[in-house]
Amino acid sequence: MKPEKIIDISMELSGTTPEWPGDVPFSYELSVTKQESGSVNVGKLQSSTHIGTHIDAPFHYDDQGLQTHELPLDIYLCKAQVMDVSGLNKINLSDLKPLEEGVTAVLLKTASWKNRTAFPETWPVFDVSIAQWLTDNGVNLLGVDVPSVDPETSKELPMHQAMNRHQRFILEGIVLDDVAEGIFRLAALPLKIKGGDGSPVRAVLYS
Ligand SMILES: N[C@@H](CC(=O)c1ccccc1NC=O)C(=O)O
Ligand SMILES: [Zn+2]
Ligand SMILES: [Zn+2]
Repeated sequence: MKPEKIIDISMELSGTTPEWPGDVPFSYELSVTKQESGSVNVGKLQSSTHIGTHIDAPFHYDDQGLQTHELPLDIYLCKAQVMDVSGLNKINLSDLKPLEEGVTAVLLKTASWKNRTAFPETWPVFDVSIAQWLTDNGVNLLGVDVPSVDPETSKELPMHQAMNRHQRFILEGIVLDDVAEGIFRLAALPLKIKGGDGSPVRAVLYS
């Protein structure tokens, strides 16, 4: 069946995509050109797994956690609800919207990362009680439009750890600037990286 409409909520990956400070930037170049090989261009990638629009495997914050190749795919192919929580420094439980039937991913639109060519100096804090709420409501996946569900300088990673305790999954760096609140199908499948701690994804909303 052909989707009626597809909304791309992914960041573009290039040498100017801002990496986490100190982390390995994204790079793509041809290792062989068509000129050289006589037949094909062949590309070569190097990147942090936590670049642009990406998922965290629990192994990112838990040595015993699931690795990228082990992630259940139904988590990332599901019914999603976009909630507008823009204009807040902290997102509390009371800022969330009533959940619609059958939703298993909540995508929070903070609209705080305007310039995607630079790593943001700051972004809103997500209260850890959200992890419990997701669990109580049968929501498996939390998506955010910022680089991380915890602040840049956090070492304890309270929100990542709360999500892990509740066996909830994390999608980061989505682009929701042009998306209104509503219900969509979501596809954001990770690459099957053996032993991985995460993966960039092509995230789309469709109906
Ligand atoms: N938690 C962030 C990434 C992160 O914290 C990070 C990424 C690369 C290098 C260092 C990092 N954090 C820590 O000191 C994320 O999930 O994308
Ligand atoms: Zn990440
Ligand atoms: Zn993360």
